Amino acid sequence: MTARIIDGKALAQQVRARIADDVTRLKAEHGIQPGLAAVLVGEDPASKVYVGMKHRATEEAGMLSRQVVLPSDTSQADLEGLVDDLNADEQIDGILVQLPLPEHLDPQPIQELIDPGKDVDALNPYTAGRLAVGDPTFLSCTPYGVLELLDHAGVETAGSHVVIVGRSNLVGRPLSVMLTLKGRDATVTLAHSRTRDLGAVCRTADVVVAAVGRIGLITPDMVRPGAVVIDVGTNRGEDGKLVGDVDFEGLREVAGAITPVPGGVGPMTVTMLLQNTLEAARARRGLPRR
Ligand SMILES: Nc1nc(=O)c2c([nH]1)NC[C@@H]1CN(c3ccc(C(=O)N[C@@H](CCC(=O)O)C(=O)O)cc3)C=[N+]21
Repeated sequence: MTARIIDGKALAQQVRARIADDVTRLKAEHGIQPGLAAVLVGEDPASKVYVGMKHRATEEAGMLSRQVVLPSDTSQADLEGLVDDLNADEQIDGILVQLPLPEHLDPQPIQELIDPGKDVDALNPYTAGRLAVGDPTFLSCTPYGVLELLDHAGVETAGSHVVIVGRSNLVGRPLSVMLTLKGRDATVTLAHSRTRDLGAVCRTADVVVAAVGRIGLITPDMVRPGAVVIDVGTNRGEDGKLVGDVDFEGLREVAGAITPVPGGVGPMTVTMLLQNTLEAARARRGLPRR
């Protein structure tokens, strides 16, 4: 078996072109330009790259992009003050505080402070709760991108068994909820570092999603031949290259379809951030979300 490669870069281009069209129409018909504020605290090089990519993509979609870069010794009160200002700023529809924050800052109160109407990163507990009760506002960008990739690849999740490895608030946990909603109808196993015999659990899956952040976590013996493998990992190898959580070369011979890293989930994460910002701009003005 040679796996079909699910091309996230191509899908991202397609979806971003549609978003740019929607933005053009929103401007022409309603005089609205959606605006995204991305907040970066400190000098983490990977975070700088990500925020830079988000900035470029936002501008390319015709949206307003505001980048706020704060020194690494910024206080909790100053960061919360900035979020207050962005909440009140009429030009800003979406607010994203890039993670991880420096050690001395607590992300939880900051995420709770973000206006739920502008919570395009979907990390406010209100937003997470709305998803959990089956009435989502914003979907977290990475899991939202995974859903789009599965749809694009023609993977039917209804009735199938999806094993998600990794229980983070950013990816694993919200994805597990999304896949069990009506309409998705998957049976989900949320595996994590304390899961006994991860290989045996993964082998029961129709779809394996790896979202841990460990190189080589998913090996060919852990995947049933023909299963779909989604690699959410973004790790830096010793050579500085971006690598996922999945043994891609090994799994190519086993999986039915697989996402590469780079060029898989990553480009869709940024794309769904744009989608959420567009939805926020519409919803904040009482327009139907799409
Ligand atoms: N508040 C917050 N929200 C996030 O959504 C968030 C975050 N913090 N912190 C870090 C993670 C990571 N993340 C990625 C986004 C795009 C790519 C991406 O586009 N990757 C490209 C290549 C990038 C490269 O070459 O370095 C690809 O996979 O093809 C990857 C990873 C968002 N995150």
